[in-house]
Amino acid sequence: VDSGSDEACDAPDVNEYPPPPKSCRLLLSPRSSSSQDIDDDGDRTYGIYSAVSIPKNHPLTPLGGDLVLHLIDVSTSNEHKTSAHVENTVQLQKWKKYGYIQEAATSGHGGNYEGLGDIWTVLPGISMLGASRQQKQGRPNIWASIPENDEASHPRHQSALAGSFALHYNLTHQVTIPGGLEGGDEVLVDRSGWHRKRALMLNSDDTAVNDGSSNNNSKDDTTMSIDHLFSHGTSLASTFIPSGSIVAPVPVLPLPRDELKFLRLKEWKKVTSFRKRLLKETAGGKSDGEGDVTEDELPLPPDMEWKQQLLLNYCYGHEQSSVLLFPYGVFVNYINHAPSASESTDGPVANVKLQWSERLMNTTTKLDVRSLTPSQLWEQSTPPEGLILELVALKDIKPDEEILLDYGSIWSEAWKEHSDQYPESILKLADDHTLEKEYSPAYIMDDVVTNLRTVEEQTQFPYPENVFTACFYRYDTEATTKSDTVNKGKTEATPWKMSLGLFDMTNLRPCKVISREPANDRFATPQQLKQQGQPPQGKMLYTAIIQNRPGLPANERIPKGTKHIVSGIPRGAFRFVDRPYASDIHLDGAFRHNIGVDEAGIYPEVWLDLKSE
Ligand SMILES: C[S@@+](CC[C@H](N)C(=O)[O-])C[C@H]1O[C@@H](n2cnc3c(N)ncnc32)[C@H](O)[C@@H]1O
Repeated sequence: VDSGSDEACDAPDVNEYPPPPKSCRLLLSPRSSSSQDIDDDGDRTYGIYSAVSIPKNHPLTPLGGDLVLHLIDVSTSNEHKTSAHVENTVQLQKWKKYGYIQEAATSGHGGNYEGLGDIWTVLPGISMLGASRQQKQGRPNIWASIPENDEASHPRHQSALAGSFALHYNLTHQVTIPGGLEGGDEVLVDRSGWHRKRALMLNSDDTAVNDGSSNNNSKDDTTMSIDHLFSHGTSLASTFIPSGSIVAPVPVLPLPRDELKFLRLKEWKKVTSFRKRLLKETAGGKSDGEGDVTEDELPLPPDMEWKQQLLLNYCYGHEQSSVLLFPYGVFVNYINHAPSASESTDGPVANVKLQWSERLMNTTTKLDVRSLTPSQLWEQSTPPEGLILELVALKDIKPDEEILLDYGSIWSEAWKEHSDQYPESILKLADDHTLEKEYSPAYIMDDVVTNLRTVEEQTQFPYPENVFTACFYRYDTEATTKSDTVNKGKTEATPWKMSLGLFDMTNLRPCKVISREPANDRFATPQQLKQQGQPPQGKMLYTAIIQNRPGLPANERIPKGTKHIVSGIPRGAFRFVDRPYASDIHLDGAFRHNIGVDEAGIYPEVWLDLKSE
């Protein structure tokens, strides 16, 4: 990532792999082997290093943050699902085990209401690339904000693009370490929830929380000399980019195409019973078990089709291969398609191409997984980290010029077919998403509804069906015994309190607003309110029944049968949330297609397992 200076980088020769331009802010570089045991959920061979000093509270990437993708109803246990489905997420589970993806319910980046099953969050860029440092060894030195959420001016009624791109984006990371990062320091991400745990501890009476400034936070094993970084690393983007130079490294994780096929939790239940019935019928009369089919070999019920996770649209793929490659370099997932300059076009043309980064791949002694067949790839015990592509400029790219990649002819045809069919393609919606029904995204409701309606008012003036109200609130079983909580039988009442870390998405719970009161004495003058430190007239406070959200730890769960009422909640602590399966990414007609790299010549022959002879 560039420091923001307009200084032109020297035009390098791609084959000689010159060092990155000195204006670079962040570099991706092989880590020293001594620092590779930091991350106990899987070490990282490569790390992100700061090339400059970045003060505390400053963003790592001043131009913005990365996007956030959610995997919907990922099956991980037999609790509600078939064993076949479990087998189908083996690689994704490996990604999760090694800290490449996180559970939405606990990661604090939202998305946990997108489905009714397990939702996993994919955070490409800094969050996936960086090594993580666990609390016992020190502290992470960055912290991620809550991402922004909108449909990028492509509402479902108007655009063929609706539902085909991430609705959450701009997840930015800020430096949290006292004194800031110095040039050569490694960026250590917070995969263990260190910052969240700390906020919780500060919120309780425990004031003796070590802020990390004096604990075992030695930088020795993670800091590298700037000279070493510039000779071994690759910058994570640039401003003026001369033709032939490396625009950005693109680490990729391989994934079998099948793992992005999914069904909603409810649909899975139907499939399970349908398949069980089929299995009984086909097994009838057989005694030796030979030739028996397993459940996952059986078809879906006739009226059902596989859905594809949105992640597919962000993966590189080849029509003749079951291997998908998910790029997780900083900002690379934002790169849009444009045709190659050779195709006659009036519009913008592709200005970058993909190639393997022999420079970074050669620095590790690890097995080059490009020589493995897809099934050998999936047998690896860890997700292969050392696969790194790079984007190379096909022409001089000026500051502010959009970086564009040719997604290939197969993608272009698929997109043309989809957009030509629009709006029929989008109109082919699930029953609960028909356009006749009113749909208003949650983030718009948050913008336009100043005063929330009570449950009673909603019977007359309901909100659109796609949303519900939620509130940032921390419930602790202990809190119910505290003096400010009125406990009448099974009804508890307590005032709302602001606390450090409260606005973390993990604290967002469904709630029902039961009353609304002016925050102030309506006869007080503005001066009196100012003197008393009260909010201006017109502000409302709410009383609401707080509910549990799925996935809460036992100590945060309101016991069954207990009505937990909270008063004095400001409007700012409420959010409208899209109901499960309501946001655009769930539209049945939304475009799904991997980025085609068929013509880029990067897939080794051994991966082309779907090639017809
Ligand atoms: C890797 S993403 C690109 C980033 C995406 N625009 C975003 O903001 O998240 C690929 C998706 O972007 C959209 N896209 C990119 N280039 C496009 C183009 N030239 N025409 C139409 N859609 C495009 C499609 O939805 C595609 O599935």
